[in-house]
Amino acid sequence: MKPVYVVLNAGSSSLKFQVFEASGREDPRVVYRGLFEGLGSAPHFLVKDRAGAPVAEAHWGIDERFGHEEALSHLVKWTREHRAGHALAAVGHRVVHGGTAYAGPVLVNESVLQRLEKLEPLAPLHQPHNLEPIRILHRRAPEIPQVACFDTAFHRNQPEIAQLFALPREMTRKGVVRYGFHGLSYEYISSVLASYDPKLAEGRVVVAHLGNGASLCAMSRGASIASTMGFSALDGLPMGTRCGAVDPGVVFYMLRDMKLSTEEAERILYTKSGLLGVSGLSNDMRTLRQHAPHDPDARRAIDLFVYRIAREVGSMVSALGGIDAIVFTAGIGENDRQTRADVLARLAWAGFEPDAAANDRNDARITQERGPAAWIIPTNEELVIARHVHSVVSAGKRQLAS
Ligand SMILES: Nc1ncnc2c1ncn2[C@@H]1O[C@H](COP(=O)(O)OP(=O)(O)O)[C@@H](O)[C@H]1O
Ligand SMILES: CC(=O)OP(=O)(O)O
Ligand SMILES: [Mg+2]
Repeated sequence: MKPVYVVLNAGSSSLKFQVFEASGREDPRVVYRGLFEGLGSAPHFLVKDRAGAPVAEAHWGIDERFGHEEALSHLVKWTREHRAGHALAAVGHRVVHGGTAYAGPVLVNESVLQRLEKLEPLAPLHQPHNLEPIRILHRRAPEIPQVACFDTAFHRNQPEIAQLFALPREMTRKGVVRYGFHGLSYEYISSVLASYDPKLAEGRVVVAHLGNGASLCAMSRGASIASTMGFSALDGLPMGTRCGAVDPGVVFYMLRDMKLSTEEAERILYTKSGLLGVSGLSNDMRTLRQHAPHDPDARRAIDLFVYRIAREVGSMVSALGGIDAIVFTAGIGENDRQTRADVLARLAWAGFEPDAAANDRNDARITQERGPAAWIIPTNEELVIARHVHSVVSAGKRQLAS
């Protein structure tokens, strides 16, 4: 029986997973990779083997009740049917918020779980879905090591000033600071920069993680020095259903003048805003692209998304003191040519000279030789998690042996 790691990555609209063979000193080797996407709207399940050949697929049509919980049950059933020759050695989880306590991966136990549960209100679209499978497995099979890997960890070494809000010191001391998210994705990108161009790993790079959640990270020599996301996963860019940065005065207006409850206001900012809120149609860029030619609201939602990305890139460039490259990643960044083209057009001031044909072909490099470069780099949060699982589990074994 070959030992395998299962990695779970619950996003706001998706549940991604990969099964890895735990192999000695090399990177864990993928066996299956799959995802549920469109959770809460039109779910779709797809699994591929390591060669990229589809091995399972299912559609559910429009079903708002099919969410993360249903996806997890379906996945458990599927893995039971496909575990021949494999022994589960450990499970790795993406956990969006690690708060001030966790700046690196951690082996989960009861007290870790309790600490992480306290952070649920700071990431209501993610943290509960991240913790639920951990809790279930911890109850049913406590002997299986589980490793939590945090979206916030990669940003914890940012300069202090980048993490500060201009709030009273007592609040800062209580942990009301800018954490930043999508750190597992940024960590992956950082780990492969040199393989695209050695200069990237040494340079000033803005990474644009544009998925259903979206943020930018300013990377200097591969380390995060600033990010658009803050205390919660609401800040920064507009997203599929989240508002991104709004004047906090809007929240008081919602509560005091519109007389919304805290829960109603939270629901609007997390689940009714962003691309969905502005278009009144969908959080999915594919749907908006189809409607944009004849639907001005769909057009406006996309235009605002692009405008905000370009403006925030300006802020990241300022934090970096210049820019050598921009990297596009995640669902929209990897797949939506027009978003990339429109963002780059707005960044002409920084010297970007797009290569339209390369962008249309989804090539890795999508700019001319001159000026700063733009790259498309597919992210792989699950591989970063598998690497962490491997090192945490191996360190545990070494400790037991000594
Ligand atoms: N082929 C595509 N063209 C344009 N946009 C796409 C495409 N595929 C996915 N997307 C966009 O990517 C989003 C999902 O991104 P992803 O990074 O997988 O999300 P999550 O934040 O749930 O992890 C979808 O909601 C959609 O807007
Ligand atoms: C933190 C976050 O927004 O994650 P996702 O993009 O997976 O929703
Ligand atoms: Mg994601």
